[in-house]
This record gives sequence, structure tokens and C-alpha cells, in this order.
Amino acid sequence: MYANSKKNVSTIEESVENYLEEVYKKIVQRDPHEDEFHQAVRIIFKSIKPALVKNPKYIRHNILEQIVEPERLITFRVPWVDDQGKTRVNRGYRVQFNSAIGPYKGGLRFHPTVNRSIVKFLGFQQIFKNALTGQPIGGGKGGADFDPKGKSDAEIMRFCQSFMTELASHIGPDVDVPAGDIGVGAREIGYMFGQYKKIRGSFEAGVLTGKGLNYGGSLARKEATGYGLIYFVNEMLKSKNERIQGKTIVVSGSGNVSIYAMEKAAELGGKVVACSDSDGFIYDENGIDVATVKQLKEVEKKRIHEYVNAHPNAVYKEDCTGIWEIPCEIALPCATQNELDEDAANLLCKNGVKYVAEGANMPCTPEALSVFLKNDVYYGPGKAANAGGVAVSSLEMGQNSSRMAWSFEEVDGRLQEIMRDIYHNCEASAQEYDKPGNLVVGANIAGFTKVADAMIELGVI
Ligand SMILES: NC(=O)C1=CN([C@@H]2O[C@H](COP(=O)(O)OP(=O)(O)OC[C@H]3O[C@@H](n4cnc5c(N)ncnc54)[C@H](O)[C@@H]3O)[C@@H](O)[C@H]2O)C=CC1
Ligand SMILES: O=C(O)CCC(=O)C(=O)O
Repeated sequence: MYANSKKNVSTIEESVENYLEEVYKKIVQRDPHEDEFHQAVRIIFKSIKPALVKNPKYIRHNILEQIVEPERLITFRVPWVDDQGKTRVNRGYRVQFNSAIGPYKGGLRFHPTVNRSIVKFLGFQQIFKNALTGQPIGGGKGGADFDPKGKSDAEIMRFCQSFMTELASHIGPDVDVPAGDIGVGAREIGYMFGQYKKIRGSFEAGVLTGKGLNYGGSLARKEATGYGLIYFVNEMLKSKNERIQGKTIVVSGSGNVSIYAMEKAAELGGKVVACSDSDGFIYDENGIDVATVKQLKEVEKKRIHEYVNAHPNAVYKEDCTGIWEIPCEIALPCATQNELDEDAANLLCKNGVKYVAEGANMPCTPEALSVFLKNDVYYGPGKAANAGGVAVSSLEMGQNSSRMAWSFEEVDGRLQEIMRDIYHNCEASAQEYDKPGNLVVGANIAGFTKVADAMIELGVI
């Protein structure tokens, strides 16, 4: 009897394994050059195996082959005129990945590295992240291979207007609601919203989030991803009877996510000693002065090395990955994908890191992730840990449709509650599938089962 049931289990596991392999092979064959997308799919497939073993309905309904194929992927020309009068052309993208639980939702990235693989990996992850927030939002993402670095304000405006001229016919408050990501902040959202309003001839506040406060934005959206990350880390620490207070913290990047993660960590008594940009990193043993970073990055749009002019005691090194050599108890990669590799993970472990949580999307390579799990580092995956931004975007949509504006405290209070719930949901799901403490498995299964169940209920569409 025992031998039989053991054999059954291993047969089921084998058929799940074969199914995952078969679907994965198909996506690689179909789009062989999409490395980042393949990586994001591998991470999900590895985690959700126990959920497929327990619930064969997902295989019966062939959910995986459906979920890895975007519902729609739009590619378009973005022509614009630079300050010298020369016509330039970029490529724009919007991937509308999955709308089973709500309208497509996810940011726009303006960066020279943007291509189909990047928007597909981001859009795919967004499906599960958005499900974890408990809000009714599907997964989408987009952007352009446009480099905002060194462009004048007028050039940025013309680019945003041209981008929106095409995008406008594909989005709407109940269809697809873009927001910001790398290279897209309140300024760009403002120009895109202005153009959308002009094209439509109506004020549809809920079509974009991350808007300015003067025309329908939400208080605390700017802070939400970074603050949310720290609320999530706080829950991780609490579960081990520890606190952020007094901990040494390293945060990569110095953009939207990074700045507000540093601000909240410092407010809770943590000591953030380093941050970076794509040129290099700064180390300040007295603790990073976040006001200086804000002034440099948000106002003056300067490089991070300028920090040492205001703080001569700080050190600047021209090597952004060198930031992971700094000993810390908490490491928060908040810059970009695959910024933290196996060597960096080994160094962090050797230097005593105890907690790693992803502010960026997929910042740790799969090899780095294995190193952390092997070394019992408590690890918060981005789908859960950085979900605060999109969660507050959804609260912005709610405020827009009810024509209300909540106070900062109201939004921040809801954000704290959402991040607590996400943490406990991931934790419980990891327990349920016999992987206690593995928040990667917990997050992926909790996000996947919610969307997959909805897809089954909606039928084959
Ligand atoms: N803005 C948001 O609400 C959310 C953003 N994210 C993710 O967080 C990450 C950062 O996004 P944002 O802060 O919004 O972008 P941002 O454009 O405001 O800042 C990005 C920062 O990263 C730096 N950077 C880029 N490449 C780097 C590298 N290789 N090493 C070190 N620094 C580097 C840039 O210099 C800049 O300081 C991205 O992965 C994004 O997808 C995730 C959830 C929400
Ligand atoms: O607020 C949003 O809709 C987008 C946030 C985002 O792009 C992300 O979570 O990666």
C-alpha cells in the first residue's frame, strides 16, 4: 500500500516535470532570443511544481501554456524631433499579459536596453505580483528603447507625446493602466497624461497612475515601492524576533525605489551605509544622508559621485557592482535586473548578510538566489517585496473612480496593511507546500494559484 502510493506520487511528479519541460521548450523554440523572459519563466516553473502536483486541474486546463503567452504584445514606432531639429525614431512596446483578475496594470520603462524580452519578463512577473496585492489588477508592462539621459525637458515632452499618440488607442481606465518604471517618473507621466487627455477629449484620471497631485495623483504613490519594501522587510525581521533598528543596510540604485527605501529604513533606526547608480557607488560610514541623494537625483538630475562634495567623509567608487563587497546585515537590490550575481551573493554571505529583499524586479540571478537559500539567508522576492508601488497605484485608481483624495496617512496605513498581508500570505503558502521560510515558493504559488483559478473560471478565451 505504502509502496503503491509512493509510486503514484512519483508518477504524478514525473508527469508534472514533463509538462513543465514541454511548455518551457516551446517558449524557447518560439522566441529563442528572449533570455530574461526565459529566466522569469524558469523561476516560476521551479516554484510552482508542488501546486501542480496537488492540483492536476492546472495541467488538465493547460494553464501554463496559456499563461506564458501574452494576450497581446503591441510594438510601435515612436518618431520625435530633437532640439537640433533632427527626426529620431525609437521603438515602443506594451505587453498586455494577463487580464484574468483585472485590467492590465504595470509600469513603462524608458531605457536603451528595453526590448521584447525585457518587457515580457517584466509583464510576466507583474501578473503574479499584482495578484499578491489582493487588488483587482491584471499584468502588463511596456516602455521604449529611449534613453532619457542627457535629453532636455522639451525633448522628453516631445518623446512622451509621440509615445502616447500611439499608446492611447490601446489603454483606458478599465482596459490597461500604465504607470512609471525606470526612467519614467511624475514628469513623464504628466506629459503622457496631457497627450492622452488631448487625444480623447475627456479627463479620464484612472488611465495612468503615478500622476502629479494637481491632476489626480495619490499621496504616498511616490514613496510606496520603497516604503512598502521596508514594511515587508520589517515583517521578515519580526518573524525572527529582530528589528530594523541598529542594522547595517546596503541599498543599490538611487532612483525612486532606492530613495524611499533608504528614507523609511533610516526612519525606523536602520543605518544605510551605501547606495549607487549605474556609474558607481558611495559609502558613507555615518549613514547616507537621504536629503542629499534626493536633491541630487530628484531635483538636479546629477550622478551619485557628486554626493562626496557635500559629504567629504564619504567614499565614491566607480564600479556599481562593488557595492556588494560592503559588509551588511540587510541587502536591498533596488536598481535593475541581474545586478547581483553568484560572486556578489557569496561575498555578501561571507560578510554576514542575514536578509536580502528585492526592491528591483529580478535583481538577483538564479545562481545568486541559490547561494542565499543554501546559506539560510532570509530572502524576500521582488514579486512580494516590491509590490507596494503597484498596490498604491491600484488605490490611486480607486480614488480616481470615486473622485476622492485620501490623506497620506490613510494611503500609507493601507500600504502597511497590504504589505503585512502579502508577507503572511507568502509565508502561509510556503508552509502549506512544505517549504517553510521559502518566500520564493510561497509568493510564486500564492500569485499563480489565484490567477490560474480565475482563468479556469473564465473559460478558454
Ligand atoms: N518605480 C516603481 O514603483 C517600481 C519599480 N520597480 C523596479 O525597481 C527598479 C528601480 O526602479 P525605479 O527606482 O523606479 O527607477 P529609477 O529610474 O527611478 O531609478 C533607477 C536607479 O537605478 C540606477 N541603476 C541602473 N542600473 C544600475 C546598475 N546596473 N547598478 C546600479 N544602479 C543602477 C540608476 O542610476 C537609478 O539611480 C527597477 O527594477 C523597477 O522595475 C519595482 C516595483 C515598482
Ligand atoms: O504602479 C504600477 O502600475 C507599476 C509598478 C511597476 O511597474 C512594478 O511593480 O514593477
